[in-house]
Amino acid sequence: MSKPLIIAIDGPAASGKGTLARRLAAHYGLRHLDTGLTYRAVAAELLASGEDEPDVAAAVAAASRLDLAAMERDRLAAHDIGEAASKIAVMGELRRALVERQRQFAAEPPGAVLDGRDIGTVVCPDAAAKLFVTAKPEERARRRTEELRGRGQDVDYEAVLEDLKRRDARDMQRADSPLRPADDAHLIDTSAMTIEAAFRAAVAIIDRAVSARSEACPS
Ligand SMILES: Nc1ncnc2c1ncn2[C@@H]1O[C@H](COP(=O)(O)OP(=O)(O)OP(=O)(O)O)[C@@H](O)[C@H]1O
Ligand SMILES: Nc1ccn([C@@H]2O[C@H](COP(=O)(O)O)[C@@H](O)[C@H]2O)c(=O)n1
Repeated sequence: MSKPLIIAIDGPAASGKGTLARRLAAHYGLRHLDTGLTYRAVAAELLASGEDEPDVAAAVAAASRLDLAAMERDRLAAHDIGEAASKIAVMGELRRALVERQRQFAAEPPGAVLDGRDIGTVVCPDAAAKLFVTAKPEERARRRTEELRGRGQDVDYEAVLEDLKRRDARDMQRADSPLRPADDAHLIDTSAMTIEAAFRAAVAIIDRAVSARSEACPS
């Protein structure tokens, strides 16, 4: 049986990694996991419990109950859930519980595309191809504002920009699994790229990485 094909995609908030990951999964016939939703689902459960201070034990328990197939992207997209997710994402014990679930998902044949903050560095360091997707904060905020307004949310561009910057700083500065490109990741800056152009650039990188890998280790 051939080894599962794993594609790792990381990047800051609203850089377009999820959009790219979904298209790549469809293109290569792989499953897709938005790992941000795993943090959001845990955060949503803690918010619903009404506790003021997030509790590590409660977060780990919520992670162990998590049904990856039942995470609702639309419900979890809410702004306050994203903010709460980035606060609990500093908890090392919670990260270990979620990383375990994410690795199990990735290991199932035929493989998967995972997107998040630490996929290439921590979750799947042996992925066949690693992308680090980024874009200027102003462009990311413009896209996110448009997206949230399209979902009927009344949001202000400046507030969205400030939130993105704050969340990026928290994700880059945390001690455990900070957001950073893996040493062997390929950078894609989508600031001036359409979704289609970003997809084509990613496919070219992945096809090269996969064929270099199969030449190095023929099955
Ligand atoms: N290259 C692009 N050009 C224009 N818009 C884009 C591009 N890529 C993604 N978008 C749009 O930007 C928004 C954010 O994209 P997406 O949700 O894929 O980002 P993300 O990095 O997965 O965000 P998050 O980390 O918050 O989940 C979406 O509305 C998406 O349609
Ligand atoms: N691999 C990951 C994925 C996400 N996070 C944290 O969750 C927050 C929400 O993620 P989105 O991708 O849905 O925006 C994010 O700000 C991170 O703090 C993570 O730590 N690791």
